[in-house]
Amino acid sequence: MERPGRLLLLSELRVRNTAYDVSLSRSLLTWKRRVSSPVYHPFRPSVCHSVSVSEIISVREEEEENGSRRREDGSWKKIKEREEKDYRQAFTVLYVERCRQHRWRCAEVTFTCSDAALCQHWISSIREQLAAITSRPKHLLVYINPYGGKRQGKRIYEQKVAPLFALAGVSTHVIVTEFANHARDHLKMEAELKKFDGVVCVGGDGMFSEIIHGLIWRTQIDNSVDPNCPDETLSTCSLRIGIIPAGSTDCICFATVGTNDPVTSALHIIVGDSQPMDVCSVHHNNTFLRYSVSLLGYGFYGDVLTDSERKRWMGPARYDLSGLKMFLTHHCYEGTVSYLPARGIIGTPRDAARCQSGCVVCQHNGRLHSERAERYEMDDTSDCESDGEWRTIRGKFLAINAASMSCACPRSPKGLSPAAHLADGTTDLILVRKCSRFDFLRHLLRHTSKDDQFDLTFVEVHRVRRFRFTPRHCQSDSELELDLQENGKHQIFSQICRDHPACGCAPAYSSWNCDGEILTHTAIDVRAHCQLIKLFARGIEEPPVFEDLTNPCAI
Ligand SMILES: CCCCCCCCCCCCC/C=C/[C@@H](O)[C@H](COP(=O)(O)O)NC(=O)CCCCCCCCCCCCCCC
Ligand SMILES: Nc1ncnc2c1ncn2[C@@H]1O[C@H](COP(=O)(O)OP(=O)(O)O)[C@@H](O)[C@H]1O
Ligand SMILES: [Ca+2]
Repeated sequence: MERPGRLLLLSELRVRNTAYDVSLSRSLLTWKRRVSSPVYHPFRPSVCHSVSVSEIISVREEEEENGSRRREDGSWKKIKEREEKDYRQAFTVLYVERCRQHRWRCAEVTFTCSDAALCQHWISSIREQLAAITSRPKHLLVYINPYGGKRQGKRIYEQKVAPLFALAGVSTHVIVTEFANHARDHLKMEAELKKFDGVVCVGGDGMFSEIIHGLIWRTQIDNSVDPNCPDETLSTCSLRIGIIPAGSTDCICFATVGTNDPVTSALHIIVGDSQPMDVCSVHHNNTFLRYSVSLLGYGFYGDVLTDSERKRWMGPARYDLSGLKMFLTHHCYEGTVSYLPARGIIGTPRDAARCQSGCVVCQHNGRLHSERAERYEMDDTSDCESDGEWRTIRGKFLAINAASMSCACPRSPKGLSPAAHLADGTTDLILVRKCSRFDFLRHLLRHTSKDDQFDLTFVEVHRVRRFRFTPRHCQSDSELELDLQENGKHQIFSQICRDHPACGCAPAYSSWNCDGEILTHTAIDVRAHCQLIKLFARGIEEPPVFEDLTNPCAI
């Protein structure tokens, strides 16, 4: 918490008929109980509270009528005789309160004052401070997918989110989608983006994917950037995106906020948080296919998604059933992965440290990335690939995954790549080679425990800027010839496997799961674009462990 700084106001006000010294600075609102007895009383509630001005949602003047004051729920409360004499004027401050597991709630405190002018002065001073926060959105464009997750999107928005936006004075234009890609196409072609300070997506990862496709595409066209060229430096999107979770996996919300809770997300939007995020572009033969921010998975996760689409009626449980089915099917896939390792950055996929709010790894690598981009622009003889060498791996894999962020979600609270960063310009390429069902289960189970899912002989992980994948059936004759020369024996075995599926690695074709959407091509070229979009989030906050010494109440 920030230091209080110069005080703008200091008055004696009352909270529930007890006298408090209340102060307001540019950064803090503090109320401290006036000490009548210096003796410590263990059963008395806390005597000093302080709230960061940046976390005040709004201030409300309390109405008074016939000796009664309106309560939050609209009912009227009789003002006590004692109170009535001097302390009839009141205002309520609504602010963010942190609860367990990264949840935020809207708390409130009502201050009563002895004179109307003082009360008005307090209200206008707090409102002035709030108005000075330029990062808060005033007008939002909201898209609701009524069919995401358990089909509760509309209800969640109307009951939990809209009332908070109204309290905070945020105006909205709400569109309930009528068909798949409605939101994407509206953003691409119709939406008057200049009118808004941000876009809100009510739904799951698939719906979020629609939003970023619309926004990124529109931004490139407006800036004359060709989205089909994989080597182009993409223009960053200026509008921030808020996610109100109402989907099946909701991993983008979970990994950027720390929880899947609509109220918490709404409050992060209201206070105007900003979290940059990497986006991977996916191309096939110089043709744009899709963008990805969470998981790009071929093999296991591709098959789980393909199978689960037929079970959409089951809701989020479809993934568990398809997961079990695909685990038992145990298909492996042959192909070639080549990648460009990320050089000069801080951090590796095996780090114990996690990407958190104000992450220094993201800040450092983000700076490095923009400095490099500037150098490349000045010297157009070099290209983005000249600072690293491509490495190639051929083999049989159960899964090939690229996680641009941790992909933490309720199913796996640490995610597919626990040390991945939201905004470092890289993606973690995870290769799970052919292994027994038992070993694959050990790997999967480690996503749900403290054990390291990469600490297994058949799993490797690389932090990369770019990678390509070609399934064996798409390899050219010369590549296949090279394979044969490199590993003749292996090829003979693979032929045997193909002829005898019972050996447990029947070759099959999988598809790519790209943030929950199935890609139409299997041979792909993927490139990470550093901090291309921004979310109304702040990354995961470290839970407070001990007393905050900078809190003025603690001094
Ligand atoms: C045995 C327990 C194993 C647990 C393994 C959990 C790993 C979970 C990693 C999840 C990464 C999620 C990445 C996000 C993907 C989403 O973009 C995307 C779309 O989300 P949306 O529907 O909200 O729009 N979601 C997905 O693709 C869903 C992936 C879910 C995979 C679940 C896999 C469950 C595996 C169960 C195996 C059971 C084996 C049991 C053997 C006795
Ligand atoms: N009105 C609609 N009707 C049908 N499908 C829609 C509609 N709006 C969005 N979609 C699509 O629904 C899919 C799933 O949405 P999502 O919100 O991610 O839910 P879930 O997490 O359950 O998959 C996405 O592919 C999205 O494009
Ligand atoms: Ca990243």
